Amino acid sequence: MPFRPEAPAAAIDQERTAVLWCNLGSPDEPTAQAVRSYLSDFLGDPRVVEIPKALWTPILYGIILRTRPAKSAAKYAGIWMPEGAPLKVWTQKQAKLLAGWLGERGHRVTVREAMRYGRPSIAAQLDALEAEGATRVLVLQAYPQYSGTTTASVIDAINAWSARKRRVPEFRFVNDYHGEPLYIEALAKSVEDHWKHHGRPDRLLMSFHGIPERNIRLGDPYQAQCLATARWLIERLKLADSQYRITFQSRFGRAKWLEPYTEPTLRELGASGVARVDVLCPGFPADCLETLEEIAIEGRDAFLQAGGKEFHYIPCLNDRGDWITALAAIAERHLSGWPTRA
Ligand SMILES: C=CC1=C(C)c2cc3[nH]c(cc4nc(cc5[nH]c(cc1n2)c(C)c5CCC(=O)O)C(CCC(=O)O)=C4C)c(C)c3C=C
Ligand SMILES: [Fe+2]
Ligand SMILES: [Fe+2]
Repeated sequence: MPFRPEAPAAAIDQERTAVLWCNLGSPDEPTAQAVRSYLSDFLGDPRVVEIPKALWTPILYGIILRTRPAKSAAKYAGIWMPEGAPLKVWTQKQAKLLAGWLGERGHRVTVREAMRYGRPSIAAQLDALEAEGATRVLVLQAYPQYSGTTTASVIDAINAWSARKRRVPEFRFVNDYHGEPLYIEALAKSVEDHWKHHGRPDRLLMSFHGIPERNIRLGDPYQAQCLATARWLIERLKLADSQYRITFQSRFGRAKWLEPYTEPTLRELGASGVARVDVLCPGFPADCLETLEEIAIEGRDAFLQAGGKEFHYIPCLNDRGDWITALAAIAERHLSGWPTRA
C-alpha cells in the first residue's frame, strides 16, 4: 500500500492546547510519614539544595529526615483544610477559575494544575494531557519571581518527562511575571480591601520566601525581582519609606540567606514600639504552610511577644477575581499565535 499522508486540514484540527499551572506541592497528609516522603523528594532536588550529593545525602537521610517530618507534620496539621493542604486546594481552585475565564473568552484550552513535589505530579498531568491529545502546552508557574530553585526546577521536571517521549508537545514557558501590572494591581487591591475593613497599620511588612545569598552571587535574579515587585507595590500604595519593610522568610540551614530575615524584623519592630504591623506575602499566590503557619501563627507570636500590640496577616491572592484576571491575561498573551479559538 502506498504511504498516504493525512490531509493537512485534519492534522491542524487535531492540535490541542493546554495550560499547565504548576506550584510547589504539599504532602498528601499531615503525617510524619507523608511529610518524610514529600521532603525527601523536595530536599533531594539539586536545584533546591546545591550541596554535592555525596555530602548531602547522608545529612538528608541521617539527620533531617529523622527529625523534621514530625515537626513539619504538626505544623501542617494546624493549617490543614477540610479538602486538604491549603496550597493544593488553592492551586486547584485557581486552575478551575482560569479554565472558566479562558473558556468564557472563547479559548479552547484545557487547564490542569501540577505539583513539582507530591501529587498531582508534573509527569502524571503531562501523561494525562498527552492521552487527551494535547500537542501544545503553556507552562505557567505559581512563582511570580524567577529563581533557579523553583522556576528552573519545574522546567527540569518538564524536560525529564520529555526525555522519555517520542512526540514532545510544543512547550512555552513563562519564567516570571514579577512586574505584571495586573498582578501588582491585584496585590494592591488585596491590601486596600484589608485596610478598608481594619484601618491602616504603622508598618506594612512584605515578606518573600528566602534563598541562599550564594545563589544571588552566582546569578539568580530572584532578589532583584522581589525588590522590584515590592517597589511597584509601594509606589501604587503611595507608601513613604517609614511605612514599610521588605524581608525574606523561611531560612533553612546555617548558610547566609537573603536578608533582612522576617522573624527578627518582626521582633525588632515589636520591641521598638511599633504598635501595629500588617504582613503581606507577595511572592506566594496561594496560602500555604509558609504563610498560614510561619507568618500568621509564628510571626504573630514573635511580634506580640516582643511588645507589638496588633498583628494582621493579609491573605494571599488565592481565588480573588482580580488575580485570576491577571493570570488569564498572562496566559492569553503567551497563547497568542496558537489557534485556540473554536
Ligand atoms: C532547603 C531550601 C529551600 C529553598 C531554596 C526554598 C526555596 C523556595 N521555596 C518557595 C516556596 C515554598 N516553600 C515551601 C515550603 C518549604 N520550603 C523549604 C525549603 C526551601 N525552599 C522546605 C523544607 C519547605 C517544607 C516545609 C518545611 O518542612 O519547612 C512552601 C509551602 C509548601 C506547602 O505545602 O504549603 C512554598 C510555597 C519559594 C518561592 C522558594 C524560592 C524562591
Ligand atoms: Fe521553600
Ligand atoms: Fe517554613
